[in-house]
Amino acid sequence: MSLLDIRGLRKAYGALKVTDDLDLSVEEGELHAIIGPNGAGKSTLIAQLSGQTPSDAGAVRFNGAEMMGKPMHARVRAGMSRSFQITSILPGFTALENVAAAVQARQGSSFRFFSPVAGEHALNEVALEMLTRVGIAERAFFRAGSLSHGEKRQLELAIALATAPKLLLLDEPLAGTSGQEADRLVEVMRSLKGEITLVLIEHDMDAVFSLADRISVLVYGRIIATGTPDNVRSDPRVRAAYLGEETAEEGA
Ligand SMILES: Nc1ncnc2c1ncn2[C@@H]1O[C@H](COP(=O)(O)OP(=O)(O)OP(=O)(O)O)[C@@H](O)[C@H]1O
Repeated sequence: MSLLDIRGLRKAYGALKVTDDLDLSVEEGELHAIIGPNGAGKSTLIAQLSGQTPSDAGAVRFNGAEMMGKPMHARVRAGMSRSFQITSILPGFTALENVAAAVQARQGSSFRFFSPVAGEHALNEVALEMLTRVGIAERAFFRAGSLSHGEKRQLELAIALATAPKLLLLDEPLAGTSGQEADRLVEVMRSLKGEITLVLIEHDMDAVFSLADRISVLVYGRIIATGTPDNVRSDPRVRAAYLGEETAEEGA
């Protein structure tokens, strides 16, 4: 059984069918990238999966449970987290405090057995571990607002990890990052592979093709192909609909 199984998912804005009878399966432990032209419906799909945008129809089975109609917090509690394109950082608080707040939101009641000081210490320890995972432990005591754009993205990732997700939905994590920052984020994503199931929407094709176990191609609200990076690169439907020019240039 797939960790995430989407059947017949739909969302329309007036006459515009943004996701249109969309089927997709994501296997446990894989990094599954979703690519497609601008306006294909990628961000809408992520918003539907996270519960931010209500769906018109379809079924979303996650870890054996139906998620359709469930609010965002219920999906997060079930192990489905979303990061990026959502401003979740409190700029006046330190990086550590930002992550500690997310850890507490998840485990709140388990810390009530500690004294206030010991509880805070335990929380900070877990939060520091998350910051270490994403490579910004040395920024723990910096105000989040003072971090670089790339570091903020790493912090957002640490906040998402603090909810202990089984599945992490990443919506354009590399958008607006510079070369070195992007490289660092790619390595963080690579380090999460196998441990957390990842659904990645990203325009940076080098990153997608180097990271993904499987890629699905979304065009006009439908998945037209799913396969390994090599399969997808050579799929004539994908070349025609989307990658045509890029792959033709590569071959030239
Ligand atoms: N709230 C909304 N109301 C009306 N139309 C919307 C809304 N949200 C998205 N759309 C439209 O749905 C279509 C798909 O948008 P979406 O942002 O999901 O595409 P995308 O594949 O993520 O695009 P991009 O790669 O440019 O980010 C677009 O035509 C967009 O204008």
